[in-house]
Amino acid sequence: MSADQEAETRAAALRGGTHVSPEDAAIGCRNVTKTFGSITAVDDVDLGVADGEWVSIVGPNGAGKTTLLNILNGFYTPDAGSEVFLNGEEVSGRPEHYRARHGIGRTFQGLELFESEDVLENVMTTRAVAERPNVLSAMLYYGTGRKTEAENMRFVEEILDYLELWEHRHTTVSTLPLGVQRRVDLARSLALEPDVLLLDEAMSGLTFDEKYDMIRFLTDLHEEEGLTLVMIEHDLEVVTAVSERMIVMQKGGVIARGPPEEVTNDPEVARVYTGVE
Ligand SMILES: Nc1ncnc2c1ncn2[C@@H]1O[C@H](COP(=O)(O)OP(=O)(O)OP(=O)(O)O)[C@@H](O)[C@H]1O
Repeated sequence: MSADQEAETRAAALRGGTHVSPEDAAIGCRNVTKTFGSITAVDDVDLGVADGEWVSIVGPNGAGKTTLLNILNGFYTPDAGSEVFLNGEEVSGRPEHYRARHGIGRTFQGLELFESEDVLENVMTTRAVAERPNVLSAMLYYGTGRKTEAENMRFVEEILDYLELWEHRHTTVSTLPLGVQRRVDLARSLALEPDVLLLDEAMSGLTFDEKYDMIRFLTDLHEEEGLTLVMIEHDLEVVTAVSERMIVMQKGGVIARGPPEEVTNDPEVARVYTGVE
């Protein structure tokens, strides 16, 4: 095969389908489309993330990355004909709290924390959702001192220790630096003992040291706990360093997928990024 033919074969592979079928994936979707009025935010996307994999989703602003995560975790209902799978189960018709209790954890770009509460209360409230499927009843439940509260407390304390948040446990969240707040968000996502973590720009706005810490915690969770990670991230250096596979979105669709070194060297991907970031 000539060098040109080899390059063509490689380029075609990057534009192929999922490497695991969505039905067999830890998290996956098939033919997912989401329209908001006249805007097609996600356009016929297939995704398959294998158990224990670390996958990054990249793409310019407005490419549909966050919308796709919101569909995977059940926050948005996609258009008819779209299918979402979690550990082999079709969960398209299942609500967000069902998916949260069956293995999906999620962090938020905009940090949806209870800012006037302390770190421990924030994580305990999420933990209580395991028994009570909505946030309000979970908050009430947390206050009633039932038997399971001691067990939940022990579990939450372990998470805080793991993420080096122990010293901040009684600190009001709004007074903490962004890097620590993002770690509290991560702690909350771990409170329901997920198999799959969806991370929406978990390193956005962080200093170099804070980013380094976040990468260290995510790497430990991935390698030691075997968590499957799906991460939206703009920093291509971080993406290439940590993820096993990478997906590039543009205008709602997937334009390339594969190992990060191959995807980032692809001329079509380079073109999408030129002048965008
Ligand atoms: N709730 C909504 N209502 C209407 N339009 C929306 C909504 N959410 C997203 N969109 C639109 O869908 C498109 C995709 O947005 P989305 O936030 O998913 O992109 P993104 O790739 O995550 O961008 P960014 O990197 O800026 O976060 C955009 O045109 C956006 O304006």
